Amino acid sequence: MKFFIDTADLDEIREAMSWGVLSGVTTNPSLYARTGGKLADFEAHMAEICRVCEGLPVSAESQAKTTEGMVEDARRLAALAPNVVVKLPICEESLPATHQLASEGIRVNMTLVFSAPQALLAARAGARYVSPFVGRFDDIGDDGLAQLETVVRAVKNYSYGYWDGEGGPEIITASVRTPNHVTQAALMGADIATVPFAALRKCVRHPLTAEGRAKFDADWEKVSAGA
Ligand SMILES: O=P(O)(O)OC[C@H]1O[C@](O)(CO)[C@@H](O)[C@@H]1O
Repeated sequence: MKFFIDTADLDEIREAMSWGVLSGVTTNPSLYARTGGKLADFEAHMAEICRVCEGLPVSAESQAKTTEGMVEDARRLAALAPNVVVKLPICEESLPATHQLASEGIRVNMTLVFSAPQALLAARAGARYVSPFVGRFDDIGDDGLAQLETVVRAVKNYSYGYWDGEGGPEIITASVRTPNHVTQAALMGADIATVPFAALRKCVRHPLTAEGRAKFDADWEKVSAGA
């Protein structure tokens, strides 16, 4: 499984990049809003993320509401850097946009996916990435991981002909909240988990690791004292 970081915060991205584990970045309008960024600076901010993560896919979301607007936005965003992936929400307008963009070699990450039929349609339209959400199902008392499993199993049953050479369409496990979401997504064979920085740090840490380190440190102190 590959790890993407789910944030628009450049400090978080730089730190996670320094760990050497990242394969990409996803952002969305809420994550950009959280940085305090202004509309006028949005494209420059995305270009900067692309520069920091050179060569890794960086998803930047379009807020256009029509097919034509989405295609226009996507072409403009894709021109910012070669590693831009355009994020579009699954809807009637985004399917033809995705189909058109795939024919131009522009990669789409189809977001706000909550069902297998949505995911299958996204893949069929030519999405390079399909992003089923997990945590938001849990938030409403549903089982996000069970929902993810239906998407993974359904999508992986077929090939779609657009991004085969790159191993696409890849499934990005989105709306990840916990290390267990990552574990279960990996066991299901989801290609990618996009993880917020705080959850990524939780994936690094474990109470038994902390306890083990403290014990080793204490024993090493004794060894050093006797030296
Ligand atoms: O439920 P959350 O934590 O807001 O996550 C929303 C998800 O939406 C996305 O935009 C999906 O692509 C990701 O950035 C994020 O994983």
